[in-house]
Amino acid sequence: MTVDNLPLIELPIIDFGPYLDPSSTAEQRQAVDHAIDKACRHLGIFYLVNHGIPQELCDKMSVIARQFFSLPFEEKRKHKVGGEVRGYWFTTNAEDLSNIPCEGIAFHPPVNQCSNGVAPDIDPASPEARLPTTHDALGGQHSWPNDHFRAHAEELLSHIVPLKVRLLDSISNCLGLSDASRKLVQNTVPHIAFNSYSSLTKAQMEEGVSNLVEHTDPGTITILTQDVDVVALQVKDSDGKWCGVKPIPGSFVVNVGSSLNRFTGNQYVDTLHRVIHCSEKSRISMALLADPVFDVVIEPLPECPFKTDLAKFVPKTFGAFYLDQVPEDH
Ligand SMILES: O=C(O)CCC(=O)C(=O)O
Ligand SMILES: [Fe+2]
Repeated sequence: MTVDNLPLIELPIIDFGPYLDPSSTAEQRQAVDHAIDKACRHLGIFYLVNHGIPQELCDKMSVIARQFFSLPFEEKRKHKVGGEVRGYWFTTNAEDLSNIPCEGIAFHPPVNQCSNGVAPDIDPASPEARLPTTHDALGGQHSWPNDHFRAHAEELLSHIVPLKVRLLDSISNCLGLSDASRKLVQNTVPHIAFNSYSSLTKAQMEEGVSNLVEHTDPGTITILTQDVDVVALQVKDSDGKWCGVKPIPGSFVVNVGSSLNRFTGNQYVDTLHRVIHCSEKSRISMALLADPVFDVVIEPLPECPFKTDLAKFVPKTFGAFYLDQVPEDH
């Protein structure tokens, strides 16, 4: 299917205003929680408006990210940091380095991502050595393109992280979670990722190539902002048909990741999505991914009875789960 005749999906547009307005009532806030819960159970994805993140900050960050991605490949590659899941990356099948279908730069906070905050003793030859656990390899060093980029990304993070906390609180309210379960769901490391997509050629489109192949996000929730002038993100509707997610100016797209799907015993849908971009102008998206810490065991919470066969939920730490989902050559 070409993007020209791609159907568009109608997703719920959830107004988060009552959470920002001190005069809102408990009922108004509960209505927001319920709308989020309903969307998470249906397709696991919704638009969030009135979220309180300054639009100028998102716009500025998008301009700064675009400047970075327009640098020569060799310059960008300087920001590749050791492993595969942080720093600069690009699609490994890119043959023409002047036209990479998808590239990105990602930052994990400079903290250890295990509950005790102490770097585990990892054998460099073990699979776990791929996890970004040691702080000298994390976003605080070497991978920031420049101070300007860093200052804006950190400012954006300082706004989005509280939003993530509020969203996970709303979800926890609806699921009726105990304090212990809430803590587990909230115990996430915010990871900010900037993605850039260039247009696929007609031949690539016909071959069914995607800029970003279909996947679910491994974490709890993802909060995404995308360029407004092009439809490139796609999700499946309830009939399993790929549909475009039309950008709504000023909105975020929020989707459920596989950890939250598991925590909820499959009650919340981890949204399968992909990106197909075919427009002259490169597309930028920015995502805040809320990943559990690596040693948390991802399994259904006591409050969330199984809604599926048990086999799908072999308990695993998030670290093991993450490594299963992220290909070695990502
Ligand atoms: O660029 C997009 O619209 C989606 C990005 C995405 O799926 C991701 O970063 O995991
Ligand atoms: Fe994704």
